Amino acid sequence: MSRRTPNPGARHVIEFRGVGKRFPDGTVGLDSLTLTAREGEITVLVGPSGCGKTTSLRTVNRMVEPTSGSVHLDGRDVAEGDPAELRRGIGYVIQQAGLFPHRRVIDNVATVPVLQGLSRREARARAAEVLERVGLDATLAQRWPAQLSGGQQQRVGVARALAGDAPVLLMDEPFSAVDPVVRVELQDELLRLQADLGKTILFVTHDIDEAIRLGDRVAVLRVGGRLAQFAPPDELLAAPADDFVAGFVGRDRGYRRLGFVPATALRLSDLPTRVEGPDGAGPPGEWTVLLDGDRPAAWLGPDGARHDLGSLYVTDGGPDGTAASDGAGTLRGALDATLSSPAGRGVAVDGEGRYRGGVDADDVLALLERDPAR
Ligand SMILES: Nc1ncnc2c1ncn2[C@@H]1O[C@H](COP(=O)(O)OP(=O)(O)OP(=O)(O)O)[C@@H](O)[C@H]1O
Repeated sequence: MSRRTPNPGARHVIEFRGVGKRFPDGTVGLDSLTLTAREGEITVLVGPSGCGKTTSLRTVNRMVEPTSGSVHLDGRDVAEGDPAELRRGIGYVIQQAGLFPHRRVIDNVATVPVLQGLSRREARARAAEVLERVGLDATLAQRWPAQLSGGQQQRVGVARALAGDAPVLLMDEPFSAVDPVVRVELQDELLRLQADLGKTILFVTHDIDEAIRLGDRVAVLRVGGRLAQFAPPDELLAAPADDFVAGFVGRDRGYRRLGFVPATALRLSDLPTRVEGPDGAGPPGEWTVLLDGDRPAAWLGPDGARHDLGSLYVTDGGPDGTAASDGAGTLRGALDATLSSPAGRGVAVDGEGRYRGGVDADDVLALLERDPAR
């Protein structure tokens, strides 16, 4: 996955300063949480059920008031001022979208612009723009929320949070109610939007894969509302602070971390290729890439039978500079291409899907040997 360049000098937009929350029944939801979310970054809060993720998020928009410490937004203590005004300046997306069931999609999205003082007409125009931005067809705008799929509802939820044009977004398990395929689509969409919009996002999930995929920085919390580690995802995978974090990030963390190791030194090899067409040529005798124009279409086995390409190694990002796919330009992508190919050699393409060359397992292994984090 190609990632945005971290900006160590970025402003601290959201700051938790020793935030604690003890509920009236004595339950400790948060125990002295200190962390910062930087401008233009996705900061993820992850951890097991009940560790205080939602509680921390809600202290930012004052749906929960801390019992100790303070939360600062743009340097101001959120406890000062009017909570309703505070919330209008913060986009908020929750699980199962939380749409108003009796408002059409367009009016759900227009809610905050109307509260911000736009006329209904202007607010609807703004809503239509944002719906398009999150990839929803204009024909869906007049539907009721119940007439949408779960994935579409989540997109509307994201659109509604973006419509107010707030620089800060709070997202609480926004994609957890949809199936895994749609979930990855929504994650991709968020990364694409974020590359464009550069919001400051605080994102809650219990799914470590989602955290690693989306987060510029990831805070792992443990039950009792205590921070176990706060680090960029590659650091979390390479050097978990303790056994709890190591257990939480999972047993295959070494492999997953390869998704953050650039394969810039990887040499692409030449593969035998043949252009698809009725040229009547016989079996090639060795594994050959069949090209459709300048794009790989299939492997031709030594006996001439067609085989699936396996996963392609994408050498760099997509045309808009965002991640073209998981593993683009990384050792994980290169290794996966070699392991999933029927030919034992992977096929490399550029961000536009054009054939670039082959990936040999030996070359990938040689780079793995040199990986400093091993
Ligand atoms: N209003 C409340 N009164 C008492 N305890 C509460 C209240 N709200 C949350 N808690 C408790 O605070 C702790 C943290 O809850 P929180 O919802 O923040 O966890 P979470 O990490 O978001 O969990 P999940 O992943 O299950 O949503 C839990 O033990 C929870 O039971």
